Amino acid sequence: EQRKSPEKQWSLKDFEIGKPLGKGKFGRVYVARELQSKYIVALKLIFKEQIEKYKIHHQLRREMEIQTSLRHPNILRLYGWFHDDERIFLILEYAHRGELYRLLRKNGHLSEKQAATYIASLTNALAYCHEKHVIHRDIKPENLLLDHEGRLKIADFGWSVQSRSKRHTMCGTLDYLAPEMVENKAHDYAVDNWTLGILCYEFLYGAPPFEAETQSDTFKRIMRVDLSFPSTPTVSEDAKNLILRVTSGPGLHTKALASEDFGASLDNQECRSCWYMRYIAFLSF
Ligand SMILES: CC(=O)NC[C@@H]1CCN(c2c(Cl)cnc3[nH]c(-c4cn(C)nc4C)nc23)C1
Repeated sequence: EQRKSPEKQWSLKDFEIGKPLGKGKFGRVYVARELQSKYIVALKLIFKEQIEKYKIHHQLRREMEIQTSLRHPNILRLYGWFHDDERIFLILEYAHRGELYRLLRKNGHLSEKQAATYIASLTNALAYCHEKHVIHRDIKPENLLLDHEGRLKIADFGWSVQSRSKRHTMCGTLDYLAPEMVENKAHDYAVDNWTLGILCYEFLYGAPPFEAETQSDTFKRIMRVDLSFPSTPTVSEDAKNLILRVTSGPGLHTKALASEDFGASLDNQECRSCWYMRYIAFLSF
């Protein structure tokens, strides 16, 4: 795309707004075309009154700083932003094939090859985030989009906008949270690793492993890591192994890993976690 000089002041008149893509508590997302370059983007609007009401200035600023600074093929780009009297506009990369969630619901579950491809992309993106000391903490299928080539894009760093494809189970779900998150303990990079295991399970079986009627049952199942594999669809031992290794308690895992060869040379948590992620990526092929 045409590279805008960073001091370019964008405004609504630079864009032609298309159909709405999603809406949520804080605002809406539209397809838009930048008039000069004809470049298609996703324009996310957040109402200033909502920011006041929910007191989320700092979170919004942090999310924008993070997403602007991250450059990775599997992370949705935030190209820039602008505001008018009542709204803030985020100029985001447009993912042409929409939400991975819809593909998953349409097909029921993914093939191992497809699941491995997405898990490897996710792992590389998260390892990149961890190297930049960013923990996403909110990886779930509705935050995963697909570009025109079907390549996975992690969207929405902490800024949930419900898309038009209404999801009934996901909003506020515990399903993807690691034990220390559901216990609201201090957590580190390992929580994103845990989520990879949950997503791998969901890609292969079509539903997350700890799904339950009530949130408190899900909470209990997560804390007990009460994970079992249905007999169908048929899933390889390697894939089950990967899921078990990644969800057998993050802390425990990182220690177990540290005893292995490439753990020994690493001294701090971030590095070990990055290697761990690449290790997962290697395993998931
Ligand atoms: C993570 C997140 O915020 N997801 C929901 C928001 C609504 C659409 N958002 C998009 C964002 Cl932020 C970027 N690209 C998108 N592409 C789509 C989309 C494309 N199709 C064919 N259908 C859809 C839907 N949506 C987006 C984000």
